[in-house]
This record gives sequence, C-alpha cells and structure tokens, in this order.
Amino acid sequence: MSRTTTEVWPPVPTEAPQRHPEAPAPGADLPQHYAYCFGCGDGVEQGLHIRTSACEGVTIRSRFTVTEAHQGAPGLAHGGLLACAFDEALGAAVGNLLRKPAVTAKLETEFVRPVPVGTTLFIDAHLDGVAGRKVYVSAEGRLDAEDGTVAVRARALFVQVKLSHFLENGRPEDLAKIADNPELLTRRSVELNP
Ligand SMILES: CCCCCCCCCC(=O)SCCNC(=O)CCNC(=O)[C@H](O)C(C)(C)COP(=O)(O)OP(=O)(O)OC[C@H]1O[C@@H](n2cnc3c(N)ncnc32)[C@H](O)[C@@H]1OP(=O)(O)O
Repeated sequence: MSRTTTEVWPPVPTEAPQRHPEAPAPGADLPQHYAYCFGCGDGVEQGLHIRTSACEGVTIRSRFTVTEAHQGAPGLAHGGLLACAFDEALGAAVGNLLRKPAVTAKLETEFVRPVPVGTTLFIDAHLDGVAGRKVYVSAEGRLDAEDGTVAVRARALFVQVKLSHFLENGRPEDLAKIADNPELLTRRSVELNP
C-alpha cells in the first residue's frame, strides 16, 4: 500500500496566510507561551521543553530533545509525545505568525522513522491556508539536523477562538494562578478577542 498522502491539502479553498506585521522577526527566539504547557513550559519537569524561533514568511522552526521520560518502546520516543511536539510547533506557528488565539481541531501525524532517545528533532511548521476562522498548517520533523532525515510529518486544522474559550473552559484554580502570577503566560504573542 502506498504511504503517499494523496488527499488535497488544504482540503477546502483557502487564502494565503498573511504574516502579522507585529509577528516576531525572522530569527527571533519565541518565549514559552505558558509555564505549565507540557510542550514548551519550563514548569513541567518531564515536559518536552520545545524551543522555537521564527523564520522568514509563514514558517517557524522548533526543536526538542527526546529524553528517557518520553519513551514508548525501549529507547524510542512515544508516538503520542511526538504528536504533542507537533501540536505545539503547529500551534506556535499559528499563534505567533497570525497573533490570534487558536486551538487544534484536527491533528494528523505520519511516523516515517523511529526517533531514538537522545535525538533532537528539528520541526519546521508552515502555515498553508486560512479560510475564515480555520487555519491549515503542516510540519516536518528531521533527525538531529535542520537537513536531517525526515522522521515525522504532521498537518492540522486550527480554529481561531476568543479569549472566552479559555476563560469559560479552563479549570478555575489554574485560571486563578494566572490571575495571581500573570508572568506564567506570555501575553505578547497573541492579540486577544480577534
Ligand atoms: C503562541 C501560542 C502557542 C500555542 C501553542 C499551543 C499548542 C497546543 C494547541 C492545543 O493543543 S489546543 C487543545 C486541543 N484542542 C481543543 O481542546 C479544541 C476542542 N474543540 C473545540 O473547542 C471546538 O470544537 C472548536 C473551538 C475547535 C470549534 O468549535 P466552534 O464552535 O468554535 O466552531 P465550529 O464547530 O463552528 O467550527 C468552526 C469551523 O471549523 C470546522 N471544524 C471544527 N472542527 C473540525 C474538525 N475536527 N474537522 C474538520 N473541520 C472542523 C467546522 O466545520 C467549521 O467550519 P465552517 O466555518 O466551514 O463551518
């Protein structure tokens, strides 16, 4: 059976994504968006601790190193955690380049090569198209170098939401922590209530 994805992507007619004029400059390192985010937060000891920088156009580059805490099979990254890494990278592309809050509605991953513990995965995520509130985005992850072997591909639909999405659905005690310590969130990355 062919492993080539043949479905049209994006699956609906879209407009070209426009990089927000206040998006981080190409080359800029992006801050964690939330200290307790499993993908990027420094407050999660066994998290992925993904680091991301902006690239030219509508692309960002993320990287993270697979640790013993990320295993599925012995010595290999768990596929669900790799999907998490891609969710984070794809979301960082949407949030930082369009500067509007959005959540993952659909995430598809293709695992092409095993990813051993100790590997640093270099993930390039690219905005593919925008249709109203819907943002289509895709990514490739390479082993140990920017031009390394492709190990994982992913693509996703993000849907832009208002701040109320988080305020109405988040656990109250975590929202209260944010109110007490606003520095837990990096607020400059997105404009609220698009
Ligand atoms: C700087 C920031 C960095 C951030 C990085 C963070 C990375 C991590 C990101 C996440 O993991 S977010 C957490 C996981 N996602 C969620 O919890 C989202 C849960 N789902 C929802 O809350 C709602 O389903 C959602 C907000 C996505 C949509 O609900 P809405 O009521 O706002 O919209 P609606 O259902 O009308 O859908 C809007 C459009 O999207 C389409 N849509 C929604 N879900 C879809 C789906 N699953 N497949 C295909 N299309 C979908 C839907 O058909 C529709 O298309 P049209 O505009 O053409 O009518």
